[in-house]
Amino acid sequence: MFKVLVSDPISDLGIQKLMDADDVIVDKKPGLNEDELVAIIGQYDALLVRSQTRVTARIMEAGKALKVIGRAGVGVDNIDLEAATQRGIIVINAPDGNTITTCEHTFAMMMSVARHIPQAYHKTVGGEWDRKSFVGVELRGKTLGVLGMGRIGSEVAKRAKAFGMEIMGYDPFLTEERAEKMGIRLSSVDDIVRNADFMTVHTPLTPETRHMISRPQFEVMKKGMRIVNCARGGIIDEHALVEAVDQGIVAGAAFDVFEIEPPAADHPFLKHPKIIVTPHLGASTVEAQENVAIDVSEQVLNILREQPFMNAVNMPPIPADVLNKLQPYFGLGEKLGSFVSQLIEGAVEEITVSYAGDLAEVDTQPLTRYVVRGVLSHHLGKDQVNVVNSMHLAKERHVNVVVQKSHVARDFTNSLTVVLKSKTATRQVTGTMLTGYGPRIVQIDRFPVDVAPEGNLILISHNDKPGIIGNVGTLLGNNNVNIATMQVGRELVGGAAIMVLTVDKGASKEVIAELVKLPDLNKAKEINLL
Ligand SMILES: NC(=O)C1=CN([C@@H]2O[C@H](COP(=O)(O)OP(=O)(O)OC[C@H]3O[C@@H](n4cnc5c(N)ncnc54)[C@H](O)[C@@H]3O)[C@@H](O)[C@H]2O)C=CC1
Ligand SMILES: O=C(O)CCC(=O)C(=O)O
Repeated sequence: MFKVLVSDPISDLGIQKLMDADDVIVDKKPGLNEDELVAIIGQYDALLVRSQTRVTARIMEAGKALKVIGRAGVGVDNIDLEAATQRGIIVINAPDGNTITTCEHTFAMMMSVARHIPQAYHKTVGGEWDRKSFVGVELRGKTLGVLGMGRIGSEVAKRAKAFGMEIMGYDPFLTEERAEKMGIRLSSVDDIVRNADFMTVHTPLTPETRHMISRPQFEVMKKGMRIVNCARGGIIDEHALVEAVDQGIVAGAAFDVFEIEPPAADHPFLKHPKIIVTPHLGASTVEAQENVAIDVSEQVLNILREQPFMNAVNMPPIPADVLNKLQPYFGLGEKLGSFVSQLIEGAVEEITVSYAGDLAEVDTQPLTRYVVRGVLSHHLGKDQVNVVNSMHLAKERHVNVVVQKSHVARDFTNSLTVVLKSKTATRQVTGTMLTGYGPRIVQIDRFPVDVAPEGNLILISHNDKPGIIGNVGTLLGNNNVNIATMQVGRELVGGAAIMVLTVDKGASKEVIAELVKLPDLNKAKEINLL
């Protein structure tokens, strides 16, 4: 008999399948704290949560029989994925079940902010009949900027068209063809900020999306924009937003999510007349809660019964013989994917992974999944992409994955090359495991190098002229950026060259912009492989 603990309020209808199963006992105990969970988790094979329960490493450590954690929803930021993976606990989510509900909440918020519904309601029930203060705007004919064109963003764009809105969309995986098919204008963040009348964000919260809308964006923003966030707190800088509303740049904002939830009682959004809020209600409909609970219950049952399952967000077991051969390359593969995804410009359309030498002799599928994870996680977030779902996510985003093998490696006993293609560019990087040195990047595009794939790197392309290295060193030194290692690669003396620097701490955008102004320096890019 399997025992399943449900530790958050989850729809009864949704978990009916589990409750009806002859081989399962379900205990519903919502609201337990960490200590209480640690005390009882040892007797359970599965744990079902929504977003309230924080599933910590301590809880997993005590969950000796725990095989699966099911998250009835999308974001798994309340579960320590690393700890789950280390303990071989499968984490599954329900990525599709609340898409429409959250999209509809986005419209509820957009229309409320356009027509001042909450503010007008308050006055009316307070006995005031005030029709002058609440003149709104129509959605028809307005431009909506959508940042993040995944499941929810795409549904928002579809429905906004029915309101007669023009749609500008940005997503690192959105190609010109797909945008055209969807009838939206593929745009940059800057385009959207300068031109949209309404803007809504639908990205995960990643290091790249944190504060993607902040002071620099508000400074150039179209005056009178209305902004909605039903994704994750922190994508829009809350303090900068309040300033922008007070300065009249932003006409109104509607937030379902906060950087810290619940927000403190003195949070500036809570008393601002032009900012409306809901307490993370995006997924809170009867239908969505049933859908996500049904999806997650089905997968939990499959896992307990050792049947095929979907939507795992962490690592599945890999056969021991394959694991032994490939394990040393997993980290390298993921880093190479991440490295080249930070170089490419434009939406990635194809990932080619080429294995040469010894590596070509084994089943490299698990390793390819790591490479694809590295490529995708830079934009989708590390907690969303793992080796179970990386190939599926690539397919979903129309990114073609090609694998090539050659039993002969030119300069090394084995090597791994990752090539990314977008409409406008092709970039590649090759890595190997050097005996005694570990993982190394040995080629970037056509330039041979020898770089450890770790930490903060700066990649510079320049002309092979005397004095460049000194200029770069001086500029970084003056800005307190300490260079740990430096590698220069060139094809021909005096021709095009690249320089790869490992720096102790990341250089600011301003420092990178200063580097590009140096004579004979063509491009500089910061690459984060932490
Ligand atoms: N308020 C609520 O209750 C709910 C919130 N959510 C949140 O909504 C967000 C979107 O969810 P889904 O659409 O299901 O996820 P998704 O994974 O289908 O879509 C996210 C999209 O954001 C894109 N993206 C990543 N970095 C970007 C960047 N820098 N600029 C622009 N786009 C970028 C990705 O390429 C991806 O296409 C997630 O944060 C999720 O946790 C989801 C459900 C309910
Ligand atoms: O369970 C909830 O209500 C939170 C939903 C959410 O934010 C998500 O699925 O990412």
